[in-house]
Amino acid sequence: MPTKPPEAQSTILIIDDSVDAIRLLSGILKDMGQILFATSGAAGIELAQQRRPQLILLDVEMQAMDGYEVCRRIKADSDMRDCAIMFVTAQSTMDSEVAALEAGAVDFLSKPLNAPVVRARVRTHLKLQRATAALMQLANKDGLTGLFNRRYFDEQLAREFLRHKRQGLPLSLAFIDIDCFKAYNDHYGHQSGDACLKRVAELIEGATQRPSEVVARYGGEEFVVLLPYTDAADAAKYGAWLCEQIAVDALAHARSPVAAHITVSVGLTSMVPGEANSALNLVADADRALYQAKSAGRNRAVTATPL
Ligand SMILES: Nc1nc2c(ncn2[C@@H]2O[C@H](COP(=O)(O)OP(=O)(O)OP(=O)(O)O)[C@@H](O)[C@H]2O)c(=O)[nH]1
Repeated sequence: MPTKPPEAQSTILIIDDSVDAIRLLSGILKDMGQILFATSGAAGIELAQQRRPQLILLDVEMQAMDGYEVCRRIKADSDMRDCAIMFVTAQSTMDSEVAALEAGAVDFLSKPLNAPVVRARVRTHLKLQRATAALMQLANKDGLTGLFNRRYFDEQLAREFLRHKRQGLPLSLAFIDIDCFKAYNDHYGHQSGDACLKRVAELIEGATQRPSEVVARYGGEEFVVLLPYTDAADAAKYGAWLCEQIAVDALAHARSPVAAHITVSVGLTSMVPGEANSALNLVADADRALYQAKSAGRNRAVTATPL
């Protein structure tokens, strides 16, 4: 079966209050991706939130909410701001072009539309979008384990904290640290230490099933898992399950005073984000619980108790 060209795997959203204009643009772009459309700014924003298109073609002159406002709202939303927006308008003055670019658009198409020009520009922006997404992917990953890195985790933590605060729902965090890893490195060598980190990363990912959960390498032999919409009881179950999964893998650790194999300690915390707490509290509490798990003998999960 012939594979689709990369641009055909993209999603393009057309927002225009004229059905004829949508029909015309859809016809021009029909083989360039999955085409979605909305006939108002509000409906377009909702669809963009749900489907996260790579590119939005946005009419400037619409009733109720004009294209500039739609563009500003999309660019102000951290979940949608990465999508590229091209304005489509009958105005072709320098001022309107500047206003479009200042609102956050990447390009500007003037009516009447010239099909080959529209296709060429859409192709260019889809290509740029793919390149940017690939770079972002690299910038967010840890080179050794392939897990997300600390930078990405910090961003997600801030985002989820705000989301859970708005919704008044519990967010949990697990800090995971390999026990006596210095002794492992000293005994087996640094390369085996690296292989061990990769294996533990795989096991944590394998034990972390929900797509919204974020598994990251926090640094050194420390990992972190963000558990959205999870209360303290479920977080504690997850922590115990994780310790078990690592222990049953039984990767030999001849110098561990805890067991004959690799084990981990897990610190957990859970809170409903509000005015009185912050994402930093969540991290500090999980870290404190991890310290308690280490002090209590390692190879266990401990949930932070309120100070
Ligand atoms: N091989 C390898 N080792 C690393 C890496 N990053 C950190 N380490 C090692 O991880 C070890 C961490 O040691 P410690 O912080 O003393 O912790 P520990 O020996 O696990 O002791 P506890 O956490 O108290 O159980 C150090 O020896 C670091 O050199 C890495 O990327 N690869």
